[in-house]
Amino acid sequence: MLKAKLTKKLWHFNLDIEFELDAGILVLWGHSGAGKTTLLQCLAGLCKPSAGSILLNGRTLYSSVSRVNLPTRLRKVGYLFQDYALFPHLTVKQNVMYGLKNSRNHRQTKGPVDPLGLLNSFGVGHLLDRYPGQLSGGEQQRVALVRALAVQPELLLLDEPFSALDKKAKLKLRQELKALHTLWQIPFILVTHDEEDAGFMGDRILTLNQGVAVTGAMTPWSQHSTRPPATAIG
Ligand SMILES: Nc1ncnc2c1ncn2[C@@H]1O[C@H](COP(=O)(O)OP(=O)(O)OP(=O)(O)O)[C@@H](O)[C@H]1O
Repeated sequence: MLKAKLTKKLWHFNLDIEFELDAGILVLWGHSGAGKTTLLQCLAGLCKPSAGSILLNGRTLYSSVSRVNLPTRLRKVGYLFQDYALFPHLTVKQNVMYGLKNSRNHRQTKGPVDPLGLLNSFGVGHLLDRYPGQLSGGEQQRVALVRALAVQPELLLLDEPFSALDKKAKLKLRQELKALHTLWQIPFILVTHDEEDAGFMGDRILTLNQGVAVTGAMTPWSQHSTRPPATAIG
């Protein structure tokens, strides 16, 4: 369970949001500049909110009152970026192991996650010694996903993960992420501008408009009378 209540003040922009999320897939929707990436970055510890609190399964990741601000590597939050964000000078294996080395989780537990097994199950186990520049976009995104999963995240953030992929690679990754969600049962937050991706992936939707959640409560996707309005697409 994720509980977030936070504000983030930037130059001409204020994010002000409160929401709870169980183990479903939440689609984060809104115009370009609405604050979607800012919200994900606050959850992941890549930027610090101005005030508020973030709790993940009862652990405080951030609290302005008790002055807690866990670094990213201790948060157990996986982040999949639009542009993969792999280290170009490291091999596939080194990219995945880099995330693990930085994770406290790796030192503390011997969990069921085997990164090499994960690479195999996502069809990229044979690419261990290749560099990101020697991989297709779909392969790079799979490696980035394995890197995010290797630390056994309790929350997975997906920031437009399909937008750099061709249609075939996107459909395959979409299916795999759905299957992964069923298996792992952790909350996912998906940022997308694509109605079809949102409809396929999402259980619930949260629409941001200029930093504020305009829908109020989150609504199961199936209960939406209409698809998100075209004007909401950035
Ligand atoms: N470092 C920063 N300093 C000041 N303003 C920023 C900074 N980063 C983002 N912003 C502003 O915050 C607002 C929200 O940006 P954000 O990237 O979160 O939007 P978004 O909804 O993810 O947009 P997109 O769909 O285009 O990726 C924008 O107005 C942006 O210009």
